[in-house]
Formats: sequence, structure tokens, C-alpha cells
Amino acid sequence: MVIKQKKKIMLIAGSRYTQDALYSQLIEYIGAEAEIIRYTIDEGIKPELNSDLFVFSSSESYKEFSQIEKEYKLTSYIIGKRMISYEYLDRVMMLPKNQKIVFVNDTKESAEQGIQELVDLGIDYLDLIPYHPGIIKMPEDIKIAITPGEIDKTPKGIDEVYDIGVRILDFVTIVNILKKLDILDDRIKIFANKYSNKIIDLSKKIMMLSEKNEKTEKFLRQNIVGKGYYAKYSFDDIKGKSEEIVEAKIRAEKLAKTDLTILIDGESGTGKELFASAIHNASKRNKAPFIAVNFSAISDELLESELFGYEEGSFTGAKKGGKIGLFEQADKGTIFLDEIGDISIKMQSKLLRVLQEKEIRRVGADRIIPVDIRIIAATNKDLRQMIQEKQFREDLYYRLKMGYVGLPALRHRKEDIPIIIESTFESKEMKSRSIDGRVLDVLINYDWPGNIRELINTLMYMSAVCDEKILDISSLPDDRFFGISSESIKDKINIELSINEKSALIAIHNLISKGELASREKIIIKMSDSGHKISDYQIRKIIKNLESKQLLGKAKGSYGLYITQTGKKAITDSL
Ligand SMILES: Nc1ncnc2c1ncn2[C@@H]1O[C@H](COP(=O)(O)OP(=O)(O)OP(=O)(O)O)[C@@H](O)[C@H]1O
Repeated sequence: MVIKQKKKIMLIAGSRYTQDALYSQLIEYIGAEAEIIRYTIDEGIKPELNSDLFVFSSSESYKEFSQIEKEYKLTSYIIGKRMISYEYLDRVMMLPKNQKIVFVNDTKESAEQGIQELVDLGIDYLDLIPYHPGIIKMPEDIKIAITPGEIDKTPKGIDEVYDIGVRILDFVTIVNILKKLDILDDRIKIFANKYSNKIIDLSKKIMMLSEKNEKTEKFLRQNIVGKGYYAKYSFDDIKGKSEEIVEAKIRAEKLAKTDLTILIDGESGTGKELFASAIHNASKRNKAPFIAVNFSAISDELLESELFGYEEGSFTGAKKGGKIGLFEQADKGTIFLDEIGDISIKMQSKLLRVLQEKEIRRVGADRIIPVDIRIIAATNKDLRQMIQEKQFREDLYYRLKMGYVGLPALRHRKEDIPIIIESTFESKEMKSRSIDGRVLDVLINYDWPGNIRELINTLMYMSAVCDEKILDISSLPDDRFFGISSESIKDKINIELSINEKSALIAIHNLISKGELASREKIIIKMSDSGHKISDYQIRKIIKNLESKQLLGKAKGSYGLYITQTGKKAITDSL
């Protein structure tokens, strides 16, 4: 028997810190095929010169090595290209928008490059200023720093440092290493998958985050924009033919003709603001303003002065001449109070007064001002439960609920999913896109906890990552995202499976969930491990059967087999 000798890689980095990070990365990808020897220039250890390949952490480490080992002629080597590691980005993603921050690295170029990488990843909402040790004067008002492992280079006066870890080898470098070692095979698909999954996870997080930012800012934007409060949507913009949505629309259209206060109840992303806007446009108030106020994340003081306005000199920082509040600005129009369940008991009492008396008093004023407004409130919280827990006033609840519209979750009206997809593709940015049947199957089977907003965001995401006109399975966010939810598991499916089919399905599932490619050879091995011995001919047949039962699919491109939602259900049912 011939025992294949492991190839030797000599990893050379400037410091131990960098070397540790790159070493773990190489072990993860090629630890089984190659022996990795480490060498750190800082420590001056003798390098093992008979290695098959030299991998340098950067062009600096290459230069230094060449100077130290002048005599040695490098035959096979790679100078690594590096990128920010996604693993530690969560913390910096949470930093508030427009925050001034220094990005610390060892040189001007690397600091600028680091900033560019963050921006390319979608973290473009921070005010990042490059910093490296050569800079003599640092802007004084900056208290936060981000650094890829160069904490010791952080300037004085910084209170918080976010270390996003050493920059790791990029995908192309890893591929080049595999090529040089002559081990570039099927694994490349798995690496590509791993990398793209990480990027997808990250962009999903960034997408959700920017949505959150947008929400808390919705309120503040009112002040910046000042004017131009208008309702964008009409009932025609509300898509869907399901009984639930049609009923909600009919009810809302009827309520629009009245002047009743309305409470819209529905999970996040079900279209509460869309409905409020449509109601306003269909009402006799449609020539007057429509002002939307989001109650989440606003302090009582700010809320009070924004809603009611204030008199000059009523508190420190109050503007000269006072300020007209949103209730007054919405006069003759509609005010939409979003996330009403988030306001304090104190603000609830003040709101109740407005509803009862139809008048307001500015902060610091004696004068009472009559207002003619219609209030539409929205909630995604169970207000009745909150009443029981004494967190919401019952009298306010009944005042708000004179007209009531309950919006169904998207998972309860799945027949609307294709309609919403179609209408989204009709929009300008998405023009001429479509999806293939299998993707539609996945989208219909998913539960959509973020409802229509999440569906639209997913379609936008898919069209951003896919260059093809028809969005295929490879453009979907990763599998975990579309995993089976508890709700959809409830309905058992009735598909008869032979013992071998069941075992193959489970084997494929286990391979994919480990990030491995489900090749026939691997499936046979896995099945045999669990006591089911089958031939190559048999596995071909089983795969065909599972495909025809729509439990298994073959992804376009190089991603191999995947398990459909029905397939996942079949596995769960059979356990
Ligand atoms: N029936 C629908 N047809 C088409 N688009 C819809 C529909 N319902 C919602 N949308 C779209 O989904 C997104 C979210 O809707 P909206 O902001 O009205 O939800 P919401 O219930 O107010 O969410 P939140 O509670 O998080 O504020 C918007 O882009 C909206 O245009």
C-alpha cells in the first residue's frame, strides 16, 4: 500500500498574533491534506526550508523573509491577500449611525483599505476616520476606535476599542494554495459555499439592522424634513387576493369614510403603515397632512415636546419662539401612531386627553389649542394582555379601537405570496426579474416571521446577489434561514418512503448540514455507516425517486443536491 505523504506548508507571518489566526484558518481548510509549519519573523525561529509551499501573510513579511534568508531561493510561494474576518463584526454593526470612529491599522493604506472593506460589506453608516501610528494629531472628540487586531496602536483619549480580529486570508488566496498543492477538487464548492454563507449571514444582519435604524429614525426625520407629510399609498397598492386581506381591505375602506379613531393590529411588516396611509388617502382628510410617528425608542420628554410642541423658554434647550407639535401640524389631517404599545403610562394619559377633548396644550403653556385630527394607531403587541398586566390603559384601548382592522400574518395567507412577488418584480429596480419554480416553492413554504417586509427584502437581496434574469436556488439566503419552522412542521406529509430512501435522505441532510457536498460516494459511505449498504446503481435510482417525489432537488451551478422543504418535513416526520 502506498502511503501518501502530506505536503508541507510553511506559514510565515510578521507577528504571533497574525500567525495564530492564519494558522487556524489553514488548519480548518487544509489541515487534513497538509502539514502546516509556522514561522514568525518577530521570533526569529529557523524556517524549515524544505517545505512544498511558502505562504506569506503579506508582502511585508515576504520582504522581511527575503532579507533574512538572502541565500535561499524560493521556488513555490504565495503572498496572501487578506480580508476582514466576518466573525467579529457583530459588535461594530451595532454602533449608532454617523458615529465618529477612528479605524486603526499599522499604515495609512491599510487603515484606508480596512474602511473600504467595511463599506463594501454594507457598514457604510459609520463616520470612519483612518488612523495609523504616524499621525501626530488626532481629532479630539473621537472616543471610539475599531481595529483589526492592532489594539496597541490605538491613540490616546479613546474610551472604547472594538477589535475585529486579525484580517484573514481571502478566498482567492485559499484557492491558490489548493491549486499549488494540487488538491483543488470538489472541496472548492464547499469552501465557496462556506464563504458565501458567511457573507449572506452578514448582509442579512446588516439589512435587518439598517431597517431598525430606519425605524428609530422615522420619528427624527419628521423634524429634519419638517414639511411634506403626505400619504404615499392607496388601497390599490395593497396586494393580495386571500380572503383575509380582502376582508381587511373592505373593512378599512369602509372605516376610511368615517372619522372614527382606528386601531390596526398586526405583526411587524404586515402592512400597518400601508393601510394607515391608504385609509388617509381614501378619507375626506386626504388634502391635509398624514404624519407618521413611531413610538419605539423615544424618551417621554422628546415625545411630549414633539407631539405637543412647546413654548419659548419652557425648558433648557427649547428653541426661541417655541415649537409647533405634530398634533398641531397634522391639523385637519391624520396622525399615525405606530407601535402604540411602546408608550409609557404617563404618555397614555396625555394621549387619552387628546382623544377625549380634541385639544392640546404645548409644554410650558397655559393656552389650550383645539385640534381637528384623526388618529390611527397601530400595534404588534397584544394590548389586551398588556391591560391585564396593567401596562396599557383600558379606557385608551377602547377609545383607540372604535374602528378596528386586524392584519393577517403572511404565513396565514400563503396564496398571496406569488402575487406579492410578482408585484415586487414589477417595480423599477427589479424590472424583468423572475424566479424559478423551486425558489417559489421554498418561498411559499417559509413562514415569514417578518411578513411582507421580509419577503420584499429577501427578493431585493436575491436580485442583488444574482446576475441572472431568473433568480435560482443559489441566490436564496442560506438554508438555516429557510429551515423548517415549528408551524410548518405541524402538517404531516403523506409520502411513502422505502427504508433506503429514508436513510439516503437523512444521509444527504447530514452531509449538507456539515457544509459538505452530497456526492453519491459520500452518501453511500454515510448510509453504510448507518447499516444500509447500497450500490452506485441503487443510489442513482434512489436520488431519481426522491427527486420525482420532490423531496430532493439538484441546484443549478455547482452546489449539488439540496433538500426541499417537503423533504425536510419528510425527515422530521420520519424521526
Ligand atoms: N399587502 C401588501 N402589498 C404590497 N406591499 C405590502 C403589503 N403589505 C405590506 N407591504 C409592504 O411591506 C413593507 C412593510 O409594510 P409596513 O411598513 O406598512 O408594515 P408595518 O406593519 O407597519 O410594520 P411595522 O410594524 O414593523 O412598522 C412596506 O414596504 C409595504 O409597502
